[in-house]
Amino acid sequence: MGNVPTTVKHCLSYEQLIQDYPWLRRWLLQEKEIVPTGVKIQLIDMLSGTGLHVIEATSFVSSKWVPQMADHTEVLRGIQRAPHVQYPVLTPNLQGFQDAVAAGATEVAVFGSASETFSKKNINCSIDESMLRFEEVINTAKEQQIPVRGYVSCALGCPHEGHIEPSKVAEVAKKLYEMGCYEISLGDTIGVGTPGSMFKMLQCVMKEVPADALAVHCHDTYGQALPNILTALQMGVCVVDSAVAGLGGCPYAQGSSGNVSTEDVLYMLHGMGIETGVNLAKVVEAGDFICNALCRKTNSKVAKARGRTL
Ligand SMILES: CC(C)(COP(=O)([O-])OP(=O)([O-])OC[C@H]1O[C@@H](n2cnc3c(N)ncnc32)[C@H](O)[C@@H]1OP(=O)([O-])[O-])[C@@H](O)C(=O)NCCC(=O)NCCSC(=O)C[C@@](C)(O)CC(=O)[O-]
Repeated sequence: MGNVPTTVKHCLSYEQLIQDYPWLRRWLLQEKEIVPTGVKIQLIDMLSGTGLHVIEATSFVSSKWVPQMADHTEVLRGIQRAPHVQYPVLTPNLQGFQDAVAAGATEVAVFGSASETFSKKNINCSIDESMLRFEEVINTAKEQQIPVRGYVSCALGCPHEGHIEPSKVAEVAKKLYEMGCYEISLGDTIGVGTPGSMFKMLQCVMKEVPADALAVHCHDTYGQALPNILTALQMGVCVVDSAVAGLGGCPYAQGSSGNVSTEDVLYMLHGMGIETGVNLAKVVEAGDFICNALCRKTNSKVAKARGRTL
């Protein structure tokens, strides 16, 4: 693994990292109580004012499968869209895509898996069937000039199948990329990855998909998210998904904790001398807001360590 790049060019790519990484949606999915629509909207509006550039706002999925996302249209229509901020949404199929566009979505994301079992549990179809559904979404999106991001879940392990071969992750990532996803986010859905497995998986995926089209999506179940992200940075990946206050997680990945917290990723990058243009204190403030609203404790160590200089 090379040294962490520090030249202006790489720093720019890190800024790209900062601009693209705060994926907000996920902290909602695992909340048992239905979070009021107004709270969701207020949080997104708070994050829109922090200097961040991408906030994944909601999911256009079946409300029977994920009741928490039933207010997707109200959320997307209710937020104050800030200039220079993207608000992508999840769409597992053409129905979701059409509903999302009707609600005003300007970017969508499809979400597949490198695990057959997880694919069935999460989106009720095989990996091959999901590719057919995603192809429909991507082709329709292309006609409407709507960018599509792709996720590969279970990239470092599956809650049902355990180890997942990096070659399988690479195969799914390649298919999504060749179909037209502009970026492929590789999800350590259950947070079991380590810098060693992250290195091996990225080495394999990068044979099929260029590093500048990759993102990493690290849950922090085993406390490995930040070292895994650092490993990815060292290998040229410049986009990282995270969640404010480290809340969230996939409801179909039992036992997985939330994503790495946006606050902790920011703190690490600032410590690496990377100018992000993001106001960490404002992100902490947004995390405080949502944790109070959910009566939850933050998972962010930075937020917990408050009182020292940020
Ligand atoms: C994908 C389906 C819908 C398939 O579910 P299905 O049952 O196979 O779909 P279906 O076509 O048989 O339709 C069943 C019902 O759902 C409706 N339906 C069909 N499509 C939609 C839609 N898009 N939006 C709203 N409703 C929809 C459809 O109209 C029908 O309604 P009914 O006739 O029963 O009243 C279901 O499995 C589903 O909604 N799954 C979503 C699960 C989910 O959101 N998981 C968490 C996402 S986060 C994640 O995956 C991990 C990630 C990305 O964060 C990264 C990581 O950590 O790895």
